[in-house]
Amino acid sequence: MTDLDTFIAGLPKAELHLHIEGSLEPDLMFALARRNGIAIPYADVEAVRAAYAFGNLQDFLDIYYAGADVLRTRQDFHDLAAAYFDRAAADGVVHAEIMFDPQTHTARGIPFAAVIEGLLSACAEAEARHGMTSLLILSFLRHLSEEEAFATLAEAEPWLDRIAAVGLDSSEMGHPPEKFARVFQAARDKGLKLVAHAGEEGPPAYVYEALDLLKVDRIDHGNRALEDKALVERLAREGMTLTVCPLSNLKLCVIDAIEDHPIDHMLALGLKATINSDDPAYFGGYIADNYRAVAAARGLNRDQLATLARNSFTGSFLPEEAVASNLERLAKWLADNV
Ligand code: HPA
Ligand SMILES: [Zn+2]
Repeated sequence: MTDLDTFIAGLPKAELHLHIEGSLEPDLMFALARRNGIAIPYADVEAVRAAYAFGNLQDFLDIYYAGADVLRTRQDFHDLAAAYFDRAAADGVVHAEIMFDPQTHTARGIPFAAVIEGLLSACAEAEARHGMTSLLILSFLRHLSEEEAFATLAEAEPWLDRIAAVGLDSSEMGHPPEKFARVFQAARDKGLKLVAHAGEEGPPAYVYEALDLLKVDRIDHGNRALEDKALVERLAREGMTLTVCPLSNLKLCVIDAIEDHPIDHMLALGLKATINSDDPAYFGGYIADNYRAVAAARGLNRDQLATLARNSFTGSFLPEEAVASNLERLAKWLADNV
């Protein structure tokens, strides 16, 4: 029998909640700053890491948007994503659905084309190097206006056949899903899948809005849904995937201690929870670190870990046949490794 760490790293899994800008490691931040001739307000990598102490989501977002300033060229976006794919492959990820925030870049004068072409070339390379499949999710910044979200969707038009879904991220409180109902409807009319961050800091009402007004296919986070019994029952009944991010929850003070993480309660309540890394460079770990952290803190067994991996495939936006072949691959791997 393999030890639990080896089991977790080898377990075939999909990552469904990953912000590519949040995978910018401090050493790459320095390398890109040097390459692009940009001054950054940190003396060294240790100073960057020391700055990553967050009291809430907004503390993190301020530092995360500042860090993204070193990303300027198509090559930078390629290198960022290539580094993520290498790390993810080592963690047993066979499929990744990657969010990117175009507005963080276009607002600084970076062409949309540079962002997406750099990411797409890294996606193709990940398939060739690691046999890893991937999809892109264009995420709107919810602190910006509906009009700006519509402009971003229009800018994405030439690449819509290479974008799987739209998402909604950034400052949750005060920016309810309702604000984006029309742009989500427009994205749905274009055949895109829909996801939204809801119930990370925001109340259960925001989760209801994501379901009823945005008509999302997945909820990103969803922790605060647990405060509402009827909502939990509905999410379970509808088989709604929740993309849960344990180390993010800890770093952003959604929970006080990893021992308090509700992942096993979510499974026991029949919720289709998955484990993801969110912004791994900022939150202290990639996807296998997230699995390991809750496995240790909550005493998860191999069946629970396998369920989480299974949920990651059935909750993905892959075509049915690809979901089926990933489930088969997982079943075979489990037969050899339990
Ligand atoms: O966890 C998050 N929440 C909201 N917005 C984000 N943008 C990157 N990560 C996050
Ligand atoms: Zn997120």
